[in-house]
Amino acid sequence: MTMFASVADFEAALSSLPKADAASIAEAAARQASLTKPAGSLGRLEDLALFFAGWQRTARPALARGRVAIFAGNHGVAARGVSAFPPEVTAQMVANFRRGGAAINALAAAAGLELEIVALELERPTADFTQGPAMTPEECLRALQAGARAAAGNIDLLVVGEMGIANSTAAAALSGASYGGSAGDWTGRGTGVDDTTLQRKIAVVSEGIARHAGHATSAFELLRRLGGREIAAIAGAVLAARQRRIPVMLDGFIACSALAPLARHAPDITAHCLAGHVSAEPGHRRLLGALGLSPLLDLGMRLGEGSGAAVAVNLVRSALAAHEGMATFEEAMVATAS
Ligand SMILES: Cc1cc2ncn([C@H]3O[C@H](COP(=O)(O)O)[C@@H](O)[C@H]3O)c2cc1C
Ligand SMILES: O=C(O)c1cccnc1
Repeated sequence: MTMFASVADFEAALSSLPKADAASIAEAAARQASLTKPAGSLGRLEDLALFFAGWQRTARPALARGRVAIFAGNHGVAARGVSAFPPEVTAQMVANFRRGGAAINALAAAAGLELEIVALELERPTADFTQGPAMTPEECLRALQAGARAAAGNIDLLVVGEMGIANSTAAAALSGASYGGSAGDWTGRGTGVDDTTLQRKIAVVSEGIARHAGHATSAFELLRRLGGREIAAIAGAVLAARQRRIPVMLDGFIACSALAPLARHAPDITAHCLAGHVSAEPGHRRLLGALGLSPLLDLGMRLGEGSGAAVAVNLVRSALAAHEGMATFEEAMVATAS
């Protein structure tokens, strides 16, 4: 069955979000309380173990199979000169991902993750959103469906990444249209644009938000008007993963921007999501705040591709290893707190 065959399908999925299993969380918390350490001493590693317990519905969660899905799309707004790089780089980087030469290839391997590369109609950039909607409803649905397909299969964790020259412009517009604030609040240097280009980029983001204000009332309309194919695919992947209770590790500003329109209407969409890191793109910290997510890492990364999220998966592995492998006070014959 195709997920997101229609807009109504997408909206139905967004309005019926499965919850984590409270009984498994309680059971996992009881196990943590019995392990040979002062209560709470593993800090957020303990939270991570409970998070996985709730979504896997077991007190002893495991990460046997994790996948990075990296979505690539091209953007009409690139023609406005908002990136430091030309749009051909999107397809060139997809070829690099396939050959194994990109940062995400190395980082996914280091974190023990499989990598799926999904190139979305690269030869047909979206429309420039300052002129009209970036995508037709059909184009946006196709991207959502591609995202859902990448979340299929027997996986324990989905890491979402993106590649698309000029997509930090789309991410800023989508975030601003979803949460308000000025274009300058959401717009950063992306691949490293100079001061003149940054000013132009802010103007373009502002134009885009103004162009669609009043029309972009639903999550779907926001996504299709201001997003891009790879961004819509991430939204589809995250929503499809939720229906199957698969946890998601989010990456940087662009990956997280896919959730802005969804969370605006259904704030609980982030409940199965972890924020792998906070990127150096200034809008990301603001967006994580709006999404109610606290990043696991703050490494000054600003690459995308799922790179920061892949690094954070190593923390999940540590969290689950401690939760699974430690002895209890009773097993180890260690005295408990008095
Ligand atoms: C070689 C290269 C590899 C990348 N990998 C991710 N991005 C990142 O940069 C782009 C967003 O920045 P902007 O909006 O300024 O174009 C996206 O493709 C993002 O994934 C890359 C960018 C480049 C140049
Ligand atoms: O936050 C990110 O993921 C990011 C920032 C700049 C460029 N590409 C990605």
